[in-house]
Amino acid sequence: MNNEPILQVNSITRLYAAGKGCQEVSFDLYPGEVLGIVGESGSGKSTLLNCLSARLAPDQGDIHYLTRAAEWVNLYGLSESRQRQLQRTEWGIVHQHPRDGLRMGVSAGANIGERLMATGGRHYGDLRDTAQRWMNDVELDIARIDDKPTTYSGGMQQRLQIARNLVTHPRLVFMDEPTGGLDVSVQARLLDLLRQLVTELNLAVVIVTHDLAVARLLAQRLIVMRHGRVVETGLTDQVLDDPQHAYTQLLVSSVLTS
Ligand SMILES: Nc1ncnc2c1ncn2[C@@H]1O[C@H](COP(=O)(O)OP(=O)(O)OP(=O)(O)O)[C@@H](O)[C@H]1O
Repeated sequence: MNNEPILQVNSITRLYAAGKGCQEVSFDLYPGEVLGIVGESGSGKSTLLNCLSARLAPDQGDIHYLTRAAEWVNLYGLSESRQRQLQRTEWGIVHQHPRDGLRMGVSAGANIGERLMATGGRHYGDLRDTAQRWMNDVELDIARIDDKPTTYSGGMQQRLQIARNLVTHPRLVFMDEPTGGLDVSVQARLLDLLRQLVTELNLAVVIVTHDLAVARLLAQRLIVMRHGRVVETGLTDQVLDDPQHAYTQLLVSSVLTS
């Protein structure tokens, strides 16, 4: 792992009401590291993720990001257009529901090619070749490149959303319950694929999940949230095998007994 972080999060707070949102969250994320944010429903995971990915301005605190050009930027000191540019080029955002991350009205190939165009790709043949390669990588049938995502199954849509995000070789990927709405067998294959891609591309990832099995499989480090606050943080195996905080113990034991 690299010595310099890619993301520095300092005391981020965004509250909708007392205990609702996220409060005073701080951590560093390193290149190639997968950080899991876990906690029960309503603990503030998505609020935090939205703040990290420049989609929701925090009330307090700041976030610094190291760009591809090796320049530290203060995320909420940037213009909205620069934030959007980072989202389109240097980052990926994988939503729980593929329809939130795909353009359902255009073909699968266009969904992938469009992201490449945002980073300067222009040649139609190249865009199509790359789209095909990525469909292949995420195990989608390239014969369906001209079909719209509406004709795909939920698992296929999620694979397409992943291809759309990764085609630009992002440095940092935010994932919100990426296997959430899928059947267990589809989930398992998708998790395998994600694990493989994260390693191959040396991605830094922040992944929100309420599923500790998903966290165990993908994340090296965990942040456990409750009522908007971080109650425990540490290496995934340590946190899940030897939880220190009573809430984490409950979270882990409720999985074991369910
Ligand atoms: N736009 C909003 N307006 C008011 N309250 C909100 C808003 N968004 C979230 N909240 C509240 O903030 C709290 C944290 O929500 P958040 O979605 O971040 O939790 P979560 O841990 O991601 O939950 P889930 O796993 O169910 O998505 C919840 O009590 C939620 O009802």
